[in-house]
Amino acid sequence: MKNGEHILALDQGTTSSRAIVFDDKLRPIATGQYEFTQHFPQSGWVEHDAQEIWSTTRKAISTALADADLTPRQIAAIGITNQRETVVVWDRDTGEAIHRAIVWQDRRTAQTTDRLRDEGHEEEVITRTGLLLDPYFSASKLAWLLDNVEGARASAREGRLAFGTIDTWLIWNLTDGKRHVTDATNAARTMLYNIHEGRWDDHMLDMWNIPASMMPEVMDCAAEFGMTSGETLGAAVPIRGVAGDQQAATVGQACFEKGMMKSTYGTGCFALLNTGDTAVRSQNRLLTTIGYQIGGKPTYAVEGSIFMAGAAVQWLRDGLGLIGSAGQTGGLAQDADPHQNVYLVPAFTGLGAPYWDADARGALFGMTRNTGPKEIAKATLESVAYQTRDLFEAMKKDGAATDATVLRVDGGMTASDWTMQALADQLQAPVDRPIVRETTALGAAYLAAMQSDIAGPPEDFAKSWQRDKQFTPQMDTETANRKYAGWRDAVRRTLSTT
Ligand SMILES: Nc1ncnc2c1ncn2[C@@H]1O[C@H](COP(=O)(O)OP(=O)(O)O)[C@@H](O)[C@H]1O
Ligand SMILES: O=P(O)(O)OC[C@H](O)CO
Repeated sequence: MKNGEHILALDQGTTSSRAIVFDDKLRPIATGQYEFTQHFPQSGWVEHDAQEIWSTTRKAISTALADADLTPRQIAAIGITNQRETVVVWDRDTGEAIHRAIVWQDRRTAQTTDRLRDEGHEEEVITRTGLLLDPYFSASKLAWLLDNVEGARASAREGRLAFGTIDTWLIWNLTDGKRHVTDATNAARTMLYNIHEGRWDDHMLDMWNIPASMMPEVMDCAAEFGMTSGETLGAAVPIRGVAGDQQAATVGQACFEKGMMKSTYGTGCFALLNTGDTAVRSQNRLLTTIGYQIGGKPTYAVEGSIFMAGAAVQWLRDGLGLIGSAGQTGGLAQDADPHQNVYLVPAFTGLGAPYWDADARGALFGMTRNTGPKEIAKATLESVAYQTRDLFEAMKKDGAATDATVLRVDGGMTASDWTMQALADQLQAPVDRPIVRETTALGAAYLAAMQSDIAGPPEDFAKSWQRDKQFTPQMDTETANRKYAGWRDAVRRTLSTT
């Protein structure tokens, strides 16, 4: 990158809004981060206040710039990455959201997606969008808002309402309502976008009864998304990179070649495997999605989405009070009785890939009188390894992953060496942890830097990826398989259909 240039990355996640300043070597030098309110109006419902998302983002920007001792004028470009699928609908005239945002975790539309599946609509959903009929994606949430907010359908028909995922909402606000745009990776998570034809899908819009006039323009991940206004940022700065957070992590991990795979361990876990210019249709309930789109050319990926990873560790801390901090789990697991086979299936909000069982609920199996906090901590960390193996096995069956696949990991939970070792043991494959673990923000920053011609092409960026540590399997295959068979049995007993 050119000397002295800075990029501002906005990482708008499920629990906090962050802004990170990167220097001319794409090193993070300053951060601002603010948590915001999680609203749970009913069991299974999760909402965010769109205005609070915007205000915490603004505060995070101010903090990061002050920390870096920079003014907005000294920022060459902005990259945005965001929690995906979450839906905001707002009035184009006032810029006000008509309802709180419905978050990706929200299951209120499960009956609708179940009904459509029963009526035989899943095949067309898979064929056109690469997704499955699950409440996780945006379409059913958007339809719910139009059906349940008074007057929304009429306003939508009259062209007065705009829909957006969080990237779109932030860009609308940053540009003072001048731009209504998104990128291909975020569009690919809505269930309204045809990932093969690269456009909003009329048939899907009809199926959900959504007027096309609500939809944003879809752009590449590295593109001219608009200029911030003096009002919002105090200077005109171009927004030049946008990707959903898991796709941005794929870019930040430099998984640019077919067969490369990353897995991000935060609240949940999301594994993406690059399948090049082929949209591989999974036969094993994985998703087909757009990994990134550069120069008008989509690069596809298969994705496995797990809803509970680090969140299960949070449950040990906040729900059970077994630990004071997440970092204690590794030591406990290390000291656990090796002869006990305790399994935790963390289906607290149902199970994601490859089971997609919204009604499954969590369970602990195999406890004895000797089972204590150590064994439960171990089972919690191991559940992350087993769930990743579920995805890995599905990817292998689909022919997307092979025995030679190396997994690149990132996210808060990768701080746990114990978990990373358990992961390598279960996958019977190497696990690579990079030095820079802020890969989501890094991916967005790189896209903006590339579009600004201040960073080189992906091949150059890939050379800068540096490994911190490689974890290689220490467990023999037979033991790993025996333990995994126990996990499969535990999952089977947890599914709502058994
Ligand atoms: N040393 C650790 N061992 C186990 N889990 C950890 C450790 N450090 C952090 N975590 C877990 O990682 C998660 C935080 O990761 P992060 O990437 O910040 O998540 P998100 O972006 O989804 O909020 C938390 O759920 C926490 O429980
Ligand atoms: O905000 P995160 O990091 O929990 O990521 C959420 C995912 O994008 C949901 O698909």
